Amino acid sequence: MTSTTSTAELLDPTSPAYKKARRQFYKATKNRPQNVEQDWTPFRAAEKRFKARFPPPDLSTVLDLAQLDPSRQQELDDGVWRGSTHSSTYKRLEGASKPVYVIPAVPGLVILPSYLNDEEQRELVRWSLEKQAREPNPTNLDIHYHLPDGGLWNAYIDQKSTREETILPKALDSDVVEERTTGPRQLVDNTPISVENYRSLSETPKPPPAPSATVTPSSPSSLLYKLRWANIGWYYHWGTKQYDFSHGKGEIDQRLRQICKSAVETVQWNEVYEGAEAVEWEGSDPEWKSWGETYEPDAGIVNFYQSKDTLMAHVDRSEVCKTSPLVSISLGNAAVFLIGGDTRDTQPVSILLRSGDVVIMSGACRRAYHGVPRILEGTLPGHLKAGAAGEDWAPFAEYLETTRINVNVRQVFPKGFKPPFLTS
Ligand SMILES: O=C(O)CCC(=O)C(=O)O
Ligand SMILES: [Fe+2]
Repeated sequence: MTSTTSTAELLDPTSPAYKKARRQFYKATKNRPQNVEQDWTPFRAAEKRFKARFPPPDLSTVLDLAQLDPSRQQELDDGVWRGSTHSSTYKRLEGASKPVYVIPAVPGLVILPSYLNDEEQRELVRWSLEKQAREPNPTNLDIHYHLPDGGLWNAYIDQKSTREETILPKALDSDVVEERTTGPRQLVDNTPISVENYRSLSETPKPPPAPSATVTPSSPSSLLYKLRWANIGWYYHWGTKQYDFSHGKGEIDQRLRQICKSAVETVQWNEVYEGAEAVEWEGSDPEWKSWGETYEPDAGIVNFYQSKDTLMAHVDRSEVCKTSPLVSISLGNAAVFLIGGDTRDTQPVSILLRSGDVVIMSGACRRAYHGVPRILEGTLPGHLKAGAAGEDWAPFAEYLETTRINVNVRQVFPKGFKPPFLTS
């Protein structure tokens, strides 16, 4: 799709853009073996359906809770893509001060639509780009490039009206290089961590990732669109999909901590869990009863998605706390989020996540398969567009036109826990 093709055209079977996508689809699939689809797990089949450029996916099975909120009407109208509120069974919790929903088919999953207001969304977008995608946080780019000291975003802004300085690949001055690009996150099968094995897992070798030999010198403005993730808190080693505790504990920003803690406190956990039998809680008192005091975020990823990026089905099982809340904040363009069960054989529920929505994965669904098969282009809400805030917002708005940001915050260790092998 070119940037001049609107989403509306793409969804209209009489438009030239639709006909072109159809021609391309027939050409690309003409030699595809018959019956491949029969081998797909229900999760894989759903991913394929939503990823497809043609036919454009039908979102009528995707739960779109924004439709229950009259104040989001404009956002829905502007964005064209729409889900529905009839597909999955959801329940609104009664006691909360803000709208909070659960989906009984996925025990432990909680959705807080529009949890962040317009200004808070802009604040977190700025925070992600200016303060998180830079040292000391590891990013997908600094494996391969000598990123500027002040971070990629700040270099981009500083050099916008001047000549951009070239950012050099690390492979130029390293002997150890690897054939890997800045593409999507790699799938690695990792051992689920637990209180019993975290110590031995923490001793497995975690060699630093090798810079790719194939990347070329680039400008800040082009690298920006190749940014995929930045890690916060405990250092995450992507090669083994385990935390590398030897790096020590990175601080979690106080404002982010406050947002996540207050989201967890907003939820009436008794309404979520009372009577639910999906989790076998250890000990006599279920853990959720004390999340108000014990929930403490200590790690996370800021994900940056461009319109054609996807995140394949995976389970986040590197955290020792395997039931405590994972708080996931959506910003920018909307996306289809899938979440199923223990294996890819469970039919996933599909949910349309829009800017400002918060999802909490807790209890049994904390280790459920989930993924993001589709970024919904053209869904940037008005309050994130240029002109919605002061002049300095314009470059953020421009970047966001094709971007979705997800701030994915986890708790690795119980509150106050200090790994015994850490000396500092
Ligand atoms: O982007 C999202 O909504 C989910 C991201 C995610 O699952 C992850 O970072 O592990
Ligand atoms: Fe995840």
